[in-house]
Amino acid sequence: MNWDDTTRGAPSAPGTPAASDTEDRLVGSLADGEDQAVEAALRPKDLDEFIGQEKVREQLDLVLRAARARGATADHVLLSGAPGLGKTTLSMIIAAEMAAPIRITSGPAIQHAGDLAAILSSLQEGEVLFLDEIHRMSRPAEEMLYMAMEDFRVDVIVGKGPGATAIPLDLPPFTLVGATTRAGLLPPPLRDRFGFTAHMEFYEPTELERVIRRSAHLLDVHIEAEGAAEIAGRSRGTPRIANRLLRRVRDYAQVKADGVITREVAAAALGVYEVDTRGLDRLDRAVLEALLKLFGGGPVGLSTLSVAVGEERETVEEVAEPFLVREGLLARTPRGRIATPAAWAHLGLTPPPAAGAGPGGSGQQHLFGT
Ligand SMILES: Nc1ncnc2c1ncn2[C@@H]1O[C@H](COP(=O)(O)OP(=O)(O)OP(=O)(O)O)[C@@H](O)[C@H]1O
Repeated sequence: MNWDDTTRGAPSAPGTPAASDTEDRLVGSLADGEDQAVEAALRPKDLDEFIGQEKVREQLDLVLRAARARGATADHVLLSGAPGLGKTTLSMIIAAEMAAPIRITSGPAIQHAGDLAAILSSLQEGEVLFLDEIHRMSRPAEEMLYMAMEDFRVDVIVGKGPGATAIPLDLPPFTLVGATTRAGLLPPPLRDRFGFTAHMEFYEPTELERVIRRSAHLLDVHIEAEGAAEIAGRSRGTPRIANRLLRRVRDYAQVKADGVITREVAAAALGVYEVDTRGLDRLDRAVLEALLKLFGGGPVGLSTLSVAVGEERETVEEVAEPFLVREGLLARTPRGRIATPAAWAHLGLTPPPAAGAGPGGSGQQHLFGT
C-alpha cells in the first residue's frame, strides 16, 4: 500500500464539516490522530469481514468477481456517504479482492493538474487509486481526470502561452475509487464516468454491535453482548464512533472495574464522557435544552439559539444540528428551529400546552430572533 503523504491535514473548504467536528469531540465523525493510529488494525480485510451495507457489498462483489473472471481491471467506483462509514476500508478491500496495490490520496492534496499527472503516470497496471474527498479537487485536475478515467490517457501541457504543447501520455489501466461525503457536489461529467456508484447508509445498532464485538476481539477486550449493545446505541450509526467509544469504555473498565465491559460499565463510562443513550454529547444537549427550556420548543432563530448556547452560529448549524435533525429531535423550518415531541421525551420534559407539535405544528405563535 502506498500512502500519498500530502493526503491529510489539508485546509478545509466549503462543503467540509466545521473544524470543531474534528476537535475533542468523542462523537465527532472525522478521524483524529488516535483513530488513525488504531484504525488500520481494525479494518476488515475482505468483503466477508465487512459488516452491514448488504446491498453495496452484494453489488460490489458482483462487479469485482466479473472483472476477475474477465482478467480485467475493475470499473471505477464512486462511494458516497458520511465520514467514518467505511469508504476508505472498502477501497482497500477492493484492492485486496483484486490482488492489486493501492495508492491513497485526496482531492485537497491535488491542487494542480501536474500533481495528478505525476500520480497517474506512476501507477502500476491494475492499481487502485483511492481519491478521498474527490469533490474538493481543483477544476484543471478534475478535467484531466475525465480523460484518464475514460481513455487511460492524459495530455501533459509543456510550456506556457501560445507556445504550449500537449504531449499525450498513455496510462496503464487502473481503477479509480472516488469517495465523497456529498455525491451531489460532483459535476455530472465526473459522476458519469464511474461504472459503479454506491451510497453508504448509517449503520443499524445491531450492525454496530457486531462491529464493536469484532473490534473488542481484535483489541483483546472482554465485552458482554449487552455492553456492546449499550455502546452501539450511542454510536450515531457510525463504525468510527463505535470504535472510539469502545476504546474509552475499555479504559474505564480497566481502571474502575475488572476489565470486563458489561452494560453497566459501558453506561457508566459513557456517562463520564457525557455521551447520552442516543449518542448526544454536551453540545447537542445544550442546544436542545436551550431550545426547550428557554424558548418553549421554538420556533427560534439560529442566531438567538447560538447566543443562548454560547457557541458560534456555524458550530450549532454544522456540528450539532445535522445529527439532531437526523434523529428527529429538531426541525429547521422557515420560521426558525423547532423541537419535536421526541426532543421533549428525550430530555424528560413536558411540552407546554399546544407546543411540541413538530414541524408545521400549530399553536406556536412566538418567534424569537431570526
Ligand atoms: N462495515 C464495517 N465493518 C467493520 N468496521 C468498519 C466498517 N466500516 C468502517 N469500519 C471501521 O470504521 C473505521 C472508519 O472507517 P473508514 O476509515 O473506512 O471510514 P471512511 O468512510 O473512509 O471515513 P472518512 O470519510 O473520514 O475517510 C475503521 O477503523 C474501520 O475499521
